Amino acid sequence: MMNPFIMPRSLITLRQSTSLRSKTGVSLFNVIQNIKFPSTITYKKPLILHDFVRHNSSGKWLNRQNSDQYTSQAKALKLRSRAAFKLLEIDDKFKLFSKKYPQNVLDLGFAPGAWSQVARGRSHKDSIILGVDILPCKPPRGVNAMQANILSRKTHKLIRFFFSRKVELNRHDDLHEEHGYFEHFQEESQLESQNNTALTENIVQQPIDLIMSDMLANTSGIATKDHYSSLDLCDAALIAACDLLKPGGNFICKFYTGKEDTLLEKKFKKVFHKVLRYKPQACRDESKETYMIGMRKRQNVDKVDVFSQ
Ligand SMILES: C[S@@+](CC[C@H](N)C(=O)[O-])C[C@H]1O[C@@H](n2cnc3c(N)ncnc32)[C@H](O)[C@@H]1O
Repeated sequence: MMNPFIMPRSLITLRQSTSLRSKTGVSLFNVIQNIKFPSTITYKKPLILHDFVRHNSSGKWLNRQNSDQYTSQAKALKLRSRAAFKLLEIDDKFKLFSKKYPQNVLDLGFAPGAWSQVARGRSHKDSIILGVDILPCKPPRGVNAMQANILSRKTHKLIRFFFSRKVELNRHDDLHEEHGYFEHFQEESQLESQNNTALTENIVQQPIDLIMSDMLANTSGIATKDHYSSLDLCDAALIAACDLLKPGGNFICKFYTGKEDTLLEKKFKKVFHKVLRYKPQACRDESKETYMIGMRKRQNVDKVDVFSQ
């Protein structure tokens, strides 16, 4: 009989860039060039004890041990947090990354950066990954980052501009320091409306292949409150999906379960052909977090319709 505590060795490839050049060296964006991917890391999947936990009186202790194993494996592999294993599981199941062609990936709530590391390692070497977080965080190698609030409309515009490669977002860092980076963005918008013929024609309207949102507001411990603040973040991420995701693109979105789950699912169904809920084993059993996966974005999504009940 197979020993339940010995998992077969599972291999993933994590590739690390060895060359990174930030155009300004300032924290807002790191523009990565000449990325090389030489190394392969093999890791042993953490032991999965969940089945055992359910039938054992010392379940809590075992569950904690289980969590610790994810944490220590993450440390050993230089992954920035145990959250990496959640995305690895999600990708094992839904195959969202591809090594065959470059993808544009948006990682919402990317700090401290474990999901971005996984995205970098599991996608094509020419994939572009942008992490957005309200907190300042130096992105992992091969990943671009923006410190911004996803609940702001301007952040959505800035993300579009980043991917459309219309502007070099980093070049006015003095301006950024003095006035905030949106000044720069407004300047570009004005310029665009003045010359809106050639300029706007080239804007990529829906440039992103995959949006991942692992965003989480500070939890209060009050289940209903946490549920609703989580849904606000989901809505903001879903708006980004409506606006920026290519038809056929995919979406991973964390949410705290509660009584409005069905409403969230309904919205997802208006945007995606296939919608599934999935709770990776790496999530703590006691946690209310789970993930909604939207597969294959529909053509011509009507945002107003998505958000009207
Ligand atoms: C659970 S952590 C994400 C972990 C990350 N996926 C990783 O693998 O390292 C949730 C993140 O969401 C970010 N967040 C919360 N509210 C946000 C908002 N309004 N805009 C952008 N990021 C937000 C938090 O700052 C936090 O870093």
